[in-house]
Amino acid sequence: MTRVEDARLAAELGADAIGVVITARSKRRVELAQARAIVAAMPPFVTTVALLMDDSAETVRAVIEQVQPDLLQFHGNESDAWCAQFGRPYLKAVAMGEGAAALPRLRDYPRASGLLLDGHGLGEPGGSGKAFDWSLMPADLPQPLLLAGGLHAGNVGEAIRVARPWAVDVASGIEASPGIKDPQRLKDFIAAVRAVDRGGAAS
Ligand SMILES: O=C(O)c1ccccc1N[C@@H]1O[C@H](COP(=O)(O)O)[C@@H](O)[C@H]1O
Repeated sequence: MTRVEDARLAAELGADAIGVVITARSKRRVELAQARAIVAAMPPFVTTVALLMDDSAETVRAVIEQVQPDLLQFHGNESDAWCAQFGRPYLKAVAMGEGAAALPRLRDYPRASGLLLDGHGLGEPGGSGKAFDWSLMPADLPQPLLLAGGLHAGNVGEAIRVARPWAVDVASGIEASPGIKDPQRLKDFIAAVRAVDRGGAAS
């Protein structure tokens, strides 16, 4: 999210979480003050996430202090120990672009609160709209697994049916342009997820 109004709409429609991108390696990057404004606008029980990618420990500390997100989400080559040093719950994104060869890396983050499997390649930033083979989603890991990469209203039901994730995460699939959410796409996406929750089309 780059705008308070988009984040509010997502919360009103029933999103469980919203994210702000801090890393400079993104076309969706927001300044810390704007990230704080978005996070502060969220009602209780909507989880706020700050996205980082190979940023400095100093930057992460500034995010914790100034943005005050509920969760950190790391997208780069950060190790489990590095992510855990801040004493905050964190999600680790794992690039699934290389397919099954990426699966061993999912075991490298025992301290992560959840793992986000994204469709991009190793070393590439996410938010690129690339999907991966959802059938690779493992069922034997201790943490919740989040599915990301190339999701949109037209495929998220099938993605959930195949991958059975704890949650789904979307960026470009609900946008009018990078960082600007399209209200109709957002509504359609959440409706498609809810249809699966109700045992609808994708069950
Ligand atoms: O969104 C970004 O710009 C971004 C930059 C660097 C790392 C990760 C990023 N986004 C994450 O990627 C997923 C999937 O994006 P998409 O739906 O395929 O466009 C997004 O939800 C973020 O978690």
